[in-house]
Amino acid sequence: MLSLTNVCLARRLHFGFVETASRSWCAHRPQRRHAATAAQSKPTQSVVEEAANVGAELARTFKLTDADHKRLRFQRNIGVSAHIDSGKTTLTERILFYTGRIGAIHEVRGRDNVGAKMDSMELEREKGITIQSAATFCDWTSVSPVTGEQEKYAINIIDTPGHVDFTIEVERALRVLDGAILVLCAVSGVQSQTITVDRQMRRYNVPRISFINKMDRPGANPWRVINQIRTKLRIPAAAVQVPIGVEDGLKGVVDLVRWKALYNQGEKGIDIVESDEIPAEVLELATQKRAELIEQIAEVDDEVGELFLTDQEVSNTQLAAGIRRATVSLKFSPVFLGSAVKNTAVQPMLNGVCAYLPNPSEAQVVAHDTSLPASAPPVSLVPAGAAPLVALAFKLEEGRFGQLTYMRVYQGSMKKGQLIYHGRTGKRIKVPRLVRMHSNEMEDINEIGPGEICAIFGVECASGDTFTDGSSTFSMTSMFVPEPVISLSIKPVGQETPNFSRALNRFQKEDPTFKVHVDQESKETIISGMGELHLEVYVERMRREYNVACTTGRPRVNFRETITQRADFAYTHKKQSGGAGQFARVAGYIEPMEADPETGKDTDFENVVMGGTVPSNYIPAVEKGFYEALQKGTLSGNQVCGVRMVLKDGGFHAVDSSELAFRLAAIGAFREIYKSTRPVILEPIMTVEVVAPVEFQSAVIGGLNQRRGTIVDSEVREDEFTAVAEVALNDMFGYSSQLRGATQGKGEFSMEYKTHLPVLPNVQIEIEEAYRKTQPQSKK
Ligand SMILES: Nc1nc2c(ncn2[C@@H]2O[C@H](COP(=O)(O)OP(=O)(O)OP(=O)(O)O)[C@@H](O)[C@H]2O)c(=O)[nH]1
Repeated sequence: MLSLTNVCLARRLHFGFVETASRSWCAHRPQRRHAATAAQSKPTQSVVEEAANVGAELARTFKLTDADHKRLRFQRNIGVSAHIDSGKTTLTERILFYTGRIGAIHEVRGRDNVGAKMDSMELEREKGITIQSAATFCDWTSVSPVTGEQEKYAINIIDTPGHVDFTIEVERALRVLDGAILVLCAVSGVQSQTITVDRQMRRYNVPRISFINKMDRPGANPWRVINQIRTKLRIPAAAVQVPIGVEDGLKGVVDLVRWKALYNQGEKGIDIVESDEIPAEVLELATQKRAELIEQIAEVDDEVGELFLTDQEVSNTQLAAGIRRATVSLKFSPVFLGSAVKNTAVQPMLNGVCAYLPNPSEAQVVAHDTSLPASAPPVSLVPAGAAPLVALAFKLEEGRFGQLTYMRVYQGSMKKGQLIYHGRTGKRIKVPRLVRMHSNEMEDINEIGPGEICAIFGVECASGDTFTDGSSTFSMTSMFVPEPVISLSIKPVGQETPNFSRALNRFQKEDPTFKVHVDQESKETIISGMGELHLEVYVERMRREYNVACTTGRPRVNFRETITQRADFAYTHKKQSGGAGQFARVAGYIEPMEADPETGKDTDFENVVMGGTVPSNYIPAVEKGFYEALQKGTLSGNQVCGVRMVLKDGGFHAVDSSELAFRLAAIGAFREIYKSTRPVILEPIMTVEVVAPVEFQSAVIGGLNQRRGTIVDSEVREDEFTAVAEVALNDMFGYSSQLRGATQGKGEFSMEYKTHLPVLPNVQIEIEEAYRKTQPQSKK
């Protein structure tokens, strides 16, 4: 597991800007795509220096003005992430209500049938789950724990789905956020999906505060949850509040930093009443927990550490400043408590967002200069309003008024009517309409500055694309996109209409974890995604939004293939009889490759040809052939992963060589030596977490064992237990009805992709045989 203190300098985004002769940020041209080469990890000294110069010049030219500082200081971009059903949407609904964004609170699956504001999709409201992350903007006047003054903040909140099938939405949100609220249930504590979102937050270095929700539930135990945060998530954490009253009697919290008792009063707890008097029944606990908080901060913050070691009093303002420094530098997570549904202690948590989470200028954002070799280290961007515009399209949505593109501006400003450039294609676009999103409603604005999030209309792009003002070009990489694990065939009922492919195209553009292809053998359209629910939601959206009812085949697991050892190749592709000839020779090796922990990329092509034995204009064709060969492994016809091809040598013919010949040579070389790499078939392994009443424990464990699951963790609480197991996805079909039967409908489970592992040898033989039978030569 990554250490939180090991904060890598490179922050979440990688851009690049094209260097012009004078570095005047003025040449507009499409981005140069870096070839994926292994050389990326080995920059030369001069490349390192060049990148450093670019960064230094950018910082020198565009200094933050007082106006920049003022705006950034009171800006927060935060996400709300958690395990499914922890209360993220309920919490966000309160935040919107208290910040005056909505006039009334509607519950998720509430009796009024309105549904929560952030669950704007009809399906979300019906199912009571969040499918798409929604962005919303609100203002909040917070009391600073450092100065005691009131300060007005502008906050962008992204409510993200908890269900693992929609994990890409969480990735997308974290990539553009500066801080997050990690919501935990006071009874269930750290759950499997909490660990997943924690991993995602680490991947993008997002500081977080924790909110232990559901403090009103019987069995709520925040201290056990804090312990789990420390041990299971390995983040130094301590409460910054203690609860006043327990379970049903929860009345408010003691703010351990400002040393005040806080109570919610008025309708829906709208007013926060502060008192200097700490109730007698919690005074001892509060004193002890404040001491614990200071001790924890002293371990991760030098200034508080110094006071602590020299036995000096740590003042409230020193403590607040220490918590802020430790949180922003990812060394600590302050823990807030409350109950969203009972409208208790949500506002103090919101004050914590303003007090302890970073503003956009504190998040280090880096860029790759694409005019330098791909190995060049990234360069820090400057969040100055006057700097050249850099904006990232992080989410697309087909709205009532056409395509809506969510953007985060990192540098410079964007105005309505301004011309912006699409980094990848170089296309020029006029910003027709600029809006701030409030779930599915919007507010027109004329300009947005660095650190802000907005949405624009009428822009053709894919999610992850970069936009500039034309004075520089940028390229973004490395959003972690997991490979789909499950597929099913889909067919419209009756005649196929253009809406069928229109819908599939749009869904693919919006969601990189949703893929569509036509199976060459069966000619069926196959959709692939992250789970049954993920695909079910798209099938349902086809019907509702595109009026295309579909039938689907049985869900199938996405197997993959990989190699286990290196093999050398030397292959000649030759066709010289009749017509134009073809000649290409390639030599080198293929070897196993581990996935990049940041991007998930696990295939690579490296060119180390010396002396032009393969002319440079044919290298991209060899690379293309290699990636084409990976599409279909010869064992089972599934995608091959975890492979690097290194091209060392080759040969060409002045007349007969062509791109086609080199592409076919790469495919031929790969197929010829594939068997000597001892390839294996991999299957997706899932982490399955089951929560059920204790009396069903043995039935649940028995059921998981029956499915060849390995129990990796279990915990028994007062009346319920949690079991965590690793089970092959192929063995999980029909589990929900089995669990329902075994627990009288009282058990719940969540499942998320963990890894791909080799199938058992006998299963491999079966899959290989079945595949061989479908191949043309074996049919003869
Ligand atoms: N007892 C109690 N229940 C709560 C609290 N907050 C939320 N809930 C309930 O927990 C359930 C899930 O709440 P949601 O807000 O939909 O949770 P979520 O995390 O947004 O769910 P997904 O988006 O589907 O992951 C709902 O039935 C809520 O009413 C709380 O503070 N106390």
